[in-house]
Amino acid sequence: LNPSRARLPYPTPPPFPTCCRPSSSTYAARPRSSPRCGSPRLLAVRAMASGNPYAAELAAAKKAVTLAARLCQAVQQDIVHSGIQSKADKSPVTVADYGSQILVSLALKMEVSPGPFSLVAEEDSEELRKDGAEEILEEITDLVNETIFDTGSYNISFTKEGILSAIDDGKSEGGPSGRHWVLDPIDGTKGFLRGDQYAIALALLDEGKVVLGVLACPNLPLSSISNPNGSSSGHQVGALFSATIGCGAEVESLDGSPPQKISICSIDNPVNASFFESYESAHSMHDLTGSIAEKLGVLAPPVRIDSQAKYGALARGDGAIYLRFPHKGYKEKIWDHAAGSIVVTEAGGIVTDAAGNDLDFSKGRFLDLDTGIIATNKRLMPSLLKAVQDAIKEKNQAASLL
Ligand SMILES: Nc1ncnc2c1ncn2[C@@H]1O[C@H](COP(=O)(O)O)[C@@H](O)[C@H]1OP(=O)(O)O
Ligand SMILES: [Mg+2]
Ligand SMILES: [Mg+2]
Ligand SMILES: [Mg+2]
Repeated sequence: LNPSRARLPYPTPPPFPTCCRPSSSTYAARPRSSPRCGSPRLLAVRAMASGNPYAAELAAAKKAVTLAARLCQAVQQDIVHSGIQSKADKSPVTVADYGSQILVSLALKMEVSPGPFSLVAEEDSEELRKDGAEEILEEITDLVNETIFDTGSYNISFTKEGILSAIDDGKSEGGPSGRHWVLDPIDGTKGFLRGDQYAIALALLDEGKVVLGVLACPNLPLSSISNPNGSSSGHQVGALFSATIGCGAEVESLDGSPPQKISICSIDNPVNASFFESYESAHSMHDLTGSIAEKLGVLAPPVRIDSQAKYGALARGDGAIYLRFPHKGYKEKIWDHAAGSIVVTEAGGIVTDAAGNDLDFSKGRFLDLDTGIIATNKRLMPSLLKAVQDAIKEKNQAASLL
């Protein structure tokens, strides 16, 4: 981080002993400003008025990812100086992944009515509790406190112990009963480090089903990326996608323009289709996706972008298909697809595994699926599924000959 960010430019309020929960008198203080959603009581009233049973949770989720996006944007600007930890699986994790997770957890706890709180999130505090991690822990603490202060979100400050404990709020196992928030604090960390696309992806599971999802994509243009010259919203960057079950999907700017309904493209001829896939060939088999596209008759080259921004772009019709085929042995996590998949399905699309089965988010932290995830509109899905199955069979036959 930029050294100027390492020290707080304001007097630090008294630390709270364990986690983010301050003493009861301070906790009673409401957010100083609440640009998106207002108090939980107001949210509940709005929820009843809108007929959306999850309206309060949706507003809280939008506020949470918008706050986290502010932190991520600040860190991405300073990225060359920021700390990068390597996790046990060798994937990168930055101060922003941790900071984002803490802010989302904080905002949800502050905005959603009291009751059981369960969060299934990607990061945990294990690496930060090791010897040698003191400096990065201090950086995260400063970064989180500074973002809370700068945005005027809450009258709260974290201690280092509070930071560790807040990260571990995300250790829930999820499952088929009750409500669970599902969070990827930075989806597409490699894109984030490159200065490219990433998303803060947050969903809510209720009785094992995804009922709500929000995707903050700070680097995604607000208008279509398939037609960069013909946009009405100019060059505005930063898109917030959202969807609630049965209520459709929307996009709005990250700085608060009114939401607009979105829908998936209606293309039925694959010749006119384009497809999204991972930028990283280590995340998805580009040879297999190329063969699927060829069998289907897609002419356009793949559009490679990082993160669940692909689901958002697909949902608003920037492209027609999303293909994801991780290498053998990779286990998909629920936080990599929960928010994105509801944005696509509520925009009128379908998301399945390679065998055509719906994704099942009720099995804990992982998805138990037949290799590969595909998404498209209802018209293209039957021919896409056939192309997928033919391409997989061909790849397996070729492998068995080796
Ligand atoms: N080896 C891997 N194979 C597939 N996906 C991976 C792998 N390592 C990390 N990921 C996750 O894939 C997603 C990014 O996919 P894409 O390449 O399509 O952007 C991210 O969720 C990323 O995790 P993370 O959230 O840590 O960035
Ligand atoms: Mg990661
Ligand atoms: Mg991810
Ligand atoms: Mg992540």
